[in-house]
Amino acid sequence: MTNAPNIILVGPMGAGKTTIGRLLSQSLEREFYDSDRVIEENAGADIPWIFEKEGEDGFRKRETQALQGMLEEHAQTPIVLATGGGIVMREENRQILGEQPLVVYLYASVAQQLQRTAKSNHRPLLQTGNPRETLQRLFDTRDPLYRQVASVIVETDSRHPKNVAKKVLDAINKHLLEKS
Ligand SMILES: Nc1ncnc2c1ncn2[C@@H]1O[C@H](COP(=O)(O)OP(=O)(O)OP(=O)(O)O)[C@@H](O)[C@H]1O
Ligand SMILES: O=C(O)C1=C[C@@H](O)[C@@H](O)[C@H](O)C1
Ligand SMILES: [Mg+2]
Repeated sequence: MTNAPNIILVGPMGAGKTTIGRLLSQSLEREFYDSDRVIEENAGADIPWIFEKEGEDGFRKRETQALQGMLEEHAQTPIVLATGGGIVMREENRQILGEQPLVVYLYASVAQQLQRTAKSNHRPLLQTGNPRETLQRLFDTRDPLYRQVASVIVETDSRHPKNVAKKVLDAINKHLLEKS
């Protein structure tokens, strides 16, 4: 597992990509990156500000740059990378992700996404009158795209983060064994 390739987590807001990514990086002793944080660091501004000033399109351009930059920078040493929920929206990103050997789709139902995102107001796309409807609409569009780029799918509903991280490691091991 130490020599396994980059582990890239995709999935909707509230799937736990950031939370599980951190746990995986600790247990594998690898560096952890989160594309949302890298975008904020590169921009010197937070995500709500970027959405307000540059729109979603401006944010998506930054997301592609961050993804490419991180993969180039860490081409020699495998990392754990949590992505933003909308990374699969751009064809260019799907192509980049499709070329990566280990992309994990953290699946969460809309009900669970809603519960997990309710406490934060840092997700501009959910600052609407009806976040449940928004999450459902995003899910309908994005679920097939996550599946398209993923090599492994792990269900996260009603599971403690530590339990999800263990399931991810088991699923990755199984996938790598099947491929070898
Ligand atoms: N398996 C889990 N069980 C319970 N709570 C969880 C679980 N996974 C994540 N959470 C909680 O849900 C919230 C959202 O998790 P997190 O930020 O990791 O999601 P994310 O997939 O990175 O979302 P985003 O796409 O918006 O970055 C956090 O408060 C986190 O503690
Ligand atoms: O699902 C999305 O489109 C987003 C998810 C977050 O991770 C951030 O990348 C941003 O809030 C947009
Ligand atoms: Mg996150």
